[in-house]
Amino acid sequence: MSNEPEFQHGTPSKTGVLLINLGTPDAPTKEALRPYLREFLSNPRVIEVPRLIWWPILYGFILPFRPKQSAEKYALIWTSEGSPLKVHTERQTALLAEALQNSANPAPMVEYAMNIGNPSVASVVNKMAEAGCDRILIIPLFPQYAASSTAAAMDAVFAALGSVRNMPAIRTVKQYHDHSGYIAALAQNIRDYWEQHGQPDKLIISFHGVPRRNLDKGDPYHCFCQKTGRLLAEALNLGEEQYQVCFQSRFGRAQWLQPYTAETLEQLGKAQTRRVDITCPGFVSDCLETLEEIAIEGKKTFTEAGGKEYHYIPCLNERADWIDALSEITRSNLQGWLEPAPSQEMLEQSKQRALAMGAHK
Ligand SMILES: C=CC1=C(C)c2cc3[nH]c(cc4nc(cc5[nH]c(cc1n2)c(C)c5CCC(=O)O)C(CCC(=O)O)=C4C)c(C)c3C=C
Ligand SMILES: [Fe+2]
Ligand SMILES: [Fe+2]
Repeated sequence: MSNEPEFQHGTPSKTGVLLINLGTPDAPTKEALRPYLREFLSNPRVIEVPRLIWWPILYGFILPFRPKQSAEKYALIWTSEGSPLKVHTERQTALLAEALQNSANPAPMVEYAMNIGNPSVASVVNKMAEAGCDRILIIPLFPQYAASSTAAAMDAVFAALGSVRNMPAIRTVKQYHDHSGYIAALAQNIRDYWEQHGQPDKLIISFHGVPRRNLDKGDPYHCFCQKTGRLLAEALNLGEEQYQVCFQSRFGRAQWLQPYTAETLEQLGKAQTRRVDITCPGFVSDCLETLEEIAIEGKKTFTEAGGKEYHYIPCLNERADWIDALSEITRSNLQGWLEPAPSQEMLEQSKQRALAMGAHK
């Protein structure tokens, strides 16, 4: 790292909090989608197929076609401020910084980074190290741990630290799929929606899928999604017939976690289900996967199969109860790092002692 500050005796510790989300293209165009998809789908945490088999598929069949198809989908959900995922992540970061304002003196530096695209994890980790953060708490914005999302984000942090000489202490939050504040916020979001729009016959709780073989190889993601779904249903007092956990966004031809959301919606439509509501607790921000795949495509699938009414319930986004939960998760993982900073006098004394003992400055 080129601008790393020189070590100074008597410098108080500075704490940083880094939120990491998946990432999104810079624009809803095929030119912006190509490098985004190339970076995403080149990550062995995401695609576990041997490289010799995967490269011809990626470069021969996916990158020539998918950027255009995906760009058309992004264009449907793009806002005047940019990609919804980025807009919500930015706002959540500002709200968390505000919530932590009085937690310590100085208040922690709160930043966000994207694992794919901008701002990159490397650029933000370097910025925090340059600003003097010698302790950084990493919080992936994925409540349910998966190797393809959470571990990939952690890999990016440690890769970035490879070029930092005075490496900060790092703490990581692995998961918060069963955190009481997170579950309560999810439940209240749904109750608020039902108060305004009435209740459905069935609530679909849809999570992003991963290949089925990841579960067989020991990835706990499936179990964490099931637990979030069950806790959410319990908080809403739903009986087993009133909800279903499903998995969306299947990519490629391999078997993914089941039941698939699209197939379930089709079956419910064919069964003439009057009304289905759908919620996506694995995404804390609305994004392509919720606004296009679930809100737009899902509705088409359900109604074309014969279903009557379909409601998509938005993600937690900037809800105050979610920001409170995120702040609670942050504070409990910062324990011991939020102690009052030593006084100027104490710092000066420690510096003078170091100088008297022959320190370099
Ligand atoms: C919530 C956690 C996520 C997991 C787990 C996850 C796994 C996973 N994803 C793909 C392939 C794609 N995902 C894409 C978009 C996307 N994925 C997540 C989250 C998880 N993915 C989010 C939040 C988004 C949306 C980003 C946005 O800009 O709004 C895409 C790109 C879009 C597209 O072309 O369809 C792909 C591709 C795999 C293969 C995978 C696990 C192995
Ligand atoms: Fe994904
Ligand atoms: Fe399981």
